[in-house]
Amino acid sequence: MDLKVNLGKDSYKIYIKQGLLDHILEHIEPLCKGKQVMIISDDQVYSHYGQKLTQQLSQCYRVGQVIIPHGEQSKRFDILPDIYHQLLAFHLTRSDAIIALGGGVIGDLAGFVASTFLRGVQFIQIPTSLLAQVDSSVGGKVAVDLPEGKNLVGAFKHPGAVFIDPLTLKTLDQRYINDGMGEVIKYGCIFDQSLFQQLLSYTSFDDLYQDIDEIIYRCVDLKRIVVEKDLLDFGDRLALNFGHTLGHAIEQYYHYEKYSHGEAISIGMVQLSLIAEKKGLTQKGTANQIKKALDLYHLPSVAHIPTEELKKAMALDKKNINQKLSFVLLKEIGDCFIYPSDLSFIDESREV
Ligand SMILES: NC(=O)c1ccc[n+]([C@@H]2O[C@H](COP(=O)([O-])OP(=O)(O)OC[C@H]3O[C@@H](n4cnc5c(N)ncnc54)[C@H](O)[C@@H]3O)[C@@H](O)[C@H]2O)c1
Ligand SMILES: O=C(O)C(=O)C[C@@H](O)[C@H](O)[C@H](O)COP(=O)(O)O
Ligand SMILES: [Zn+2]
Repeated sequence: MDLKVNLGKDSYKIYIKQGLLDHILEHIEPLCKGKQVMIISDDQVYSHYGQKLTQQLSQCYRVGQVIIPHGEQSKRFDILPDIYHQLLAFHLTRSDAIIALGGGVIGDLAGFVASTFLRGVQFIQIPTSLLAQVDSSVGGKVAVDLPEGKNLVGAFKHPGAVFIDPLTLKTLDQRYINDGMGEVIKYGCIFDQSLFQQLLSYTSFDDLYQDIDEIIYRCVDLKRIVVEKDLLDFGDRLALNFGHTLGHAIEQYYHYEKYSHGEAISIGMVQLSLIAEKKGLTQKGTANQIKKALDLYHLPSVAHIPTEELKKAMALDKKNINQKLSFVLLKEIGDCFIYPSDLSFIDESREV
């Protein structure tokens, strides 16, 4: 199953196929014409798939590896100099390529490195977590976190291609399957009521796994459509941020240690919908429907943090346009809209 993101000269293909990682060289070789490639990965992912990728690439390229500790703490601004030093020591040039092998942390970090090192080198995404396969590897947003907030330093860097092998999900911890389902549920909430209903029907991971290729395809296709319409995130694309205004602030509040991204936005989607229901902006019962879906995937829907505590981080949200935040709200499941407001919007609740 292939898709193409149509962005003029920045267009790229997304390949989705079980077992793709076993013969990936034949796809990479026509794209990367340089002599060297640098794989950026984390210790956990590299231990599963690093050798397989390195062995294949070594048939055509001089191959290097930058391996960082796994986890969101590695997606931080001050890790960058060490990575740049490793690229320089390897003598990576502008005609070479960086390959991200990992989850969303690696994709965002390696993509930011690829967009800045030598003012930009070619970049390939091989997403290995569910979250990265359904969301983060597509769309070109790359970033690192600051102590003050998520993704505050970033760029748009389009990959040359995205290679999704759903077989890699077999080694992914259940917590991160659930984490990825947070973003899948988001897609159902904002754009696709039938996807949302479908997600309520699975009784186990094996059951879900039967349909995983189709679910990944559906999410990525929904993302492709809004990204093609509004690449730079000032209009339709903002919808993809449903739950993120609160979610990112919750991640930051706990110094990126307590909640994973998918968990934090799950709380954000429910709590924001509760507030919007109270204001008559969202159909009553919607937050409860979202909570039911999240419960099935063991995702949280409340954090018990005073809303006052989250305001500082929320004020730094990138959806701030002309001093108003663009809150993403649902009319009902499957139908979203942008609601510009200042932070007093969340005063409706004392805690989230
Ligand atoms: N750029 C975007 O559009 C976008 C979209 C959504 C999320 N994000 C970002 O993505 C990040 C979260 O991504 P994530 O949830 O993938 O986190 P992650 O990259 O930390 O991966 C989660 C964990 O799973 C492990 N892992 C990944 N693939 C594996 C596999 N196949 N087998 C075994 N272990 C594996 C990793 O080592 C890590 O411990 C956040 O920083 C978030 O802000 C970005
Ligand atoms: O691609 C987008 O646009 C998204 O909003 C997807 C989100 O799931 C993702 O978490 C993104 O990184 C958030 O973007 P940000 O602009 O709020 O940092
Ligand atoms: Zn997200």
